[in-house]
Amino acid sequence: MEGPPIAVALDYPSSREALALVDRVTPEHCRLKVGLELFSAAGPGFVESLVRRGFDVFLDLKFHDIPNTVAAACRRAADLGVWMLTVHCLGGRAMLKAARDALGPAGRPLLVGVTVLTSHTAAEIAEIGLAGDIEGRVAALAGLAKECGLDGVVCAPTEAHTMRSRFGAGFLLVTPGVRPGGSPVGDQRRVLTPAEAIAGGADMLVVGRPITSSPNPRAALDAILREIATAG
Ligand SMILES: O=c1ccn([C@@H]2O[C@H](COP(=O)(O)O)[C@@H](O)[C@H]2O)c(=O)[nH]1
Repeated sequence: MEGPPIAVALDYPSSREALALVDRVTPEHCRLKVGLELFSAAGPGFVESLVRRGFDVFLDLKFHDIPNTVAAACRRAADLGVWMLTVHCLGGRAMLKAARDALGPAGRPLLVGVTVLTSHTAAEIAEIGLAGDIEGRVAALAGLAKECGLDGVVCAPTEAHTMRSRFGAGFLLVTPGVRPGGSPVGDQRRVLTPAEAIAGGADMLVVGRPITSSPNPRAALDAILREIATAG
């Protein structure tokens, strides 16, 4: 994938706090991910303002609803000019196909499917009725996403190597659950370091708190970029 291999998760309560970081980075350094918190606080206008600044914006709202609703939401997200967006694979085949059809052939925005959240453990997925081991579930959902024409999936870095072997080059692997050595894991459960994630075959690392909670977010981002420059 061309361009910087990190999307910084702008998980902030307001545009003001997000902009304090955005003002210190450039589109050559990183992509920017807008998720549920910032989108709920700052809205589509803020997303458009990031696009106008030249950033590739990854809109991570994990759409999961009936096919007609998800298709319409994908169209509205595309209208914002975002670079990538997420739907949840658990929405099923009809919903995934509707999302693909709404956006047209693979291209822009890239459409990726969330498989099993990186915060989940085997016990948790069993509790919500997903049978089998996590890697098996991720592989099954990624296979469904591929059949439905999605550009790739979100999975944990711990699964990247297996997904890359199974689905080959060209199927995007986007991995949150990335923690530089010594960083608190927080609520993430299936984690690897940035270098390990890239070596495993991840195309795009999503990194939030290790950067946003740092006293010097720009230095934290630069350190991760240096780490992955030597991996692969
Ligand atoms: O399975 C998933 C899907 C999405 N995310 C999102 O990525 C970031 C990770 O932030 P950290 O602070 O680095 O943990 C966050 O915005 C999540 O909503 C994920 O973690 N896992």
